Amino acid sequence: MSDSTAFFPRLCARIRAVDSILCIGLDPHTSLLNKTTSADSSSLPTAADVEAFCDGLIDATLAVACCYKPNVAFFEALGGPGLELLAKLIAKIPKDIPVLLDCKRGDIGSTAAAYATASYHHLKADAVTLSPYMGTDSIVPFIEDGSKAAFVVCKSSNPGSNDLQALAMSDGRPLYLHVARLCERLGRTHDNNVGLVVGATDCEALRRVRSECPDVWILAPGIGAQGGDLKEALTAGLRPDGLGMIMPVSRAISRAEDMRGAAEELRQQMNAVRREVVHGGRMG
Ligand SMILES: O=C(O)c1cc(=O)[nH]c(=O)n1[C@@H]1O[C@H](COP(=O)(O)O)[C@@H](O)[C@H]1O
Repeated sequence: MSDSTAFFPRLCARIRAVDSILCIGLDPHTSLLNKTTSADSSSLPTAADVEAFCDGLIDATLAVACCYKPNVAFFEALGGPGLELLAKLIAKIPKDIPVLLDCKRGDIGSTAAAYATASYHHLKADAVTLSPYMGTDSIVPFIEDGSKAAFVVCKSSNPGSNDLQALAMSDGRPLYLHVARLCERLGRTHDNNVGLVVGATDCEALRRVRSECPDVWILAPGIGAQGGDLKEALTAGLRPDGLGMIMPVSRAISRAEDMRGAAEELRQQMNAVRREVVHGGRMG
């Protein structure tokens, strides 16, 4: 797989082009739509309301987005028209900006193959988020095409993540580190196209995953509405080259009066930490 078509080299090219590791979450919450449309809080949004909101968000963030991450839930909530709209929005995003479909799929291989067709063939996403619970054969259909990639949930950002993901295995290490190792190995036997989701709300997990998997790409949600500490999380999870991590932010941008300004400020905050990590030689 050449660097011009493989997912992570393309993501890297975009990060360098806009000097940004900020991933823009496209999560059209109903409460946000009331800000931009005539819908009142009691009525369900229409696909047109959602499209207007997403168009505005994309327009405001185009210059700083290293990628877009639409969460399929908010589109499925609209029924059939929602999926059509999602495909339409993805088609509007310029080709040099990767689209990561947040769908957290996880099912037996043959069913996973159908999900992969839906994500890549119909929606034309470049990458997906997956749940690891059903093991490697539930992941493989999403990474057989080396131009695509999967970010597998390793340590999620929500409080309930400790219920299972932090359980100690027989070697005393938490389950999420085993997930990290499994995914790293899987990536190596494919096109290095497996990344991990590690929440920015758990910096200890970020540190441990980075130390276990020095090269892996990490998607680290949890900044803004979920209260993660941007500086601490990036310091824990970035590679020494200031890459290897992207931070998706949704509500902290989409709720802002000035979405463009909020996104630019986040980009700058992230870059300040990246510069410290690179110049400070945190990891050598
Ligand atoms: O896979 C994800 O992106 C994800 C994983 C995770 O552990 N936590 C998490 O919040 N997310 C998603 O990231 C987004 C976070 O949104 P904000 O909290 O508004 O920035 C939502 O779409 C979540 O579904």
